[in-house]
Parts: sequence; structure tokens; C-alpha cells
Amino acid sequence: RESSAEKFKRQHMDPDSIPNSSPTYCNQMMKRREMTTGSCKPVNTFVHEPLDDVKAICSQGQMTCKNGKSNCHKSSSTLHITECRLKGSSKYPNCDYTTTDSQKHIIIACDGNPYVPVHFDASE
Ligand SMILES: Nc1ncnc2c1ncn2[C@@H]1O[C@H](C(=O)NS(=O)(=O)C[C@H]2[C@@H](O)[C@H](n3ccc(=O)[nH]c3=O)O[C@@H]2CO)[C@@H](O)[C@H]1O
Repeated sequence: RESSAEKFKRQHMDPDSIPNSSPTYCNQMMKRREMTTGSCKPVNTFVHEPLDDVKAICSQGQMTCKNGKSNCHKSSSTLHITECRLKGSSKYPNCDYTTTDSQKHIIIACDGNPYVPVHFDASE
């Protein structure tokens, strides 16, 4: 069974690809990382930074998560990310996404021992 830390890596980490502006990046990656089976995941962010840099966020600015828990952390610097958003015209099983590259702070939830990223809360 996949741990929440493994799930975070599968759903949100893509350190090896340069922030690529290919318009099909999200359609390819959402499928490859298994977020289009059963339903199309509406929103998903991929982070183009080394895993160690994202793990380090767990020791940066603590803040309240969207769900009210206090184990969220905001990155002190901006990171290269790609945001995938399902198009309104998209019809399962053809999950069709917009691909938007940006450099933003990210907010993640961390948990466990070792205390590692387990959930992507937001970017700003
Ligand atoms: N504090 C916590 N501590 C520990 N665990 C916590 C905590 N909070 C939730 N989990 C858990 O995480 C799991 C999970 O999948 N949560 S999820 O809200 O659906 C994830 C969002 C995110 O994947 C994505 N999104 C969203 C915005 C964006 O910019 N980029 C972007 O990618 O959309 C999804 C829906 O919004 C779930 O098991 C929940 O229990």
C-alpha cells in the first residue's frame, strides 16, 4: 500500500523535467502519474525542484492548512511549478488539462517521523 509520502512524490514531484511549456505536459503527466483513472483529478501541481529542497520546506514557515490543521509550511522561496487544471470541456475518460508554468511559493502539509511532505495545500 502506497504511503502518503510516496503518494506526494507520485502526484507532485517532477524534478527531472525543466519547467516545460509544452501544452500537453499535463495531459501526459496526469495520466502517467495515475490521476486520471476513475475520474479526472481537477487540479494538480507538479514541482520542478529537487526532492531535498521540497523536504526542507517542512522546517520552514509554519501555517494553518486549508483543513484547519497546523502542520502546513510555506516555502521561503519561490519554486518552479506547473499547475494542471481540468478544462471545463473535458469529459472522462478524456481528461484534458491546461498547463501553466510559474514560479510561486508552495504550501505543503508535513507529517510522520521522519517529518516529510504528505499533502499539497496551495501555491501563492
Ligand atoms: N493538514 C494535513 N495534514 C496531513 N494530510 C492532509 C492534510 N490536509 C489534507 N491531507 C490529506 O491529503 C490528501 C489529499 O489528497 N488532500 S487534497 O486536498 O485532496 C490534495 C489537493 C492537491 O493534491 C491538489 N491541489 C490543490 C491545489 C493546488 O494548488 N495544487 C494541487 O495539487 O488538489 C487536491 C484537492 O484540493 C488527503 O488524504 C487528505 O487527508
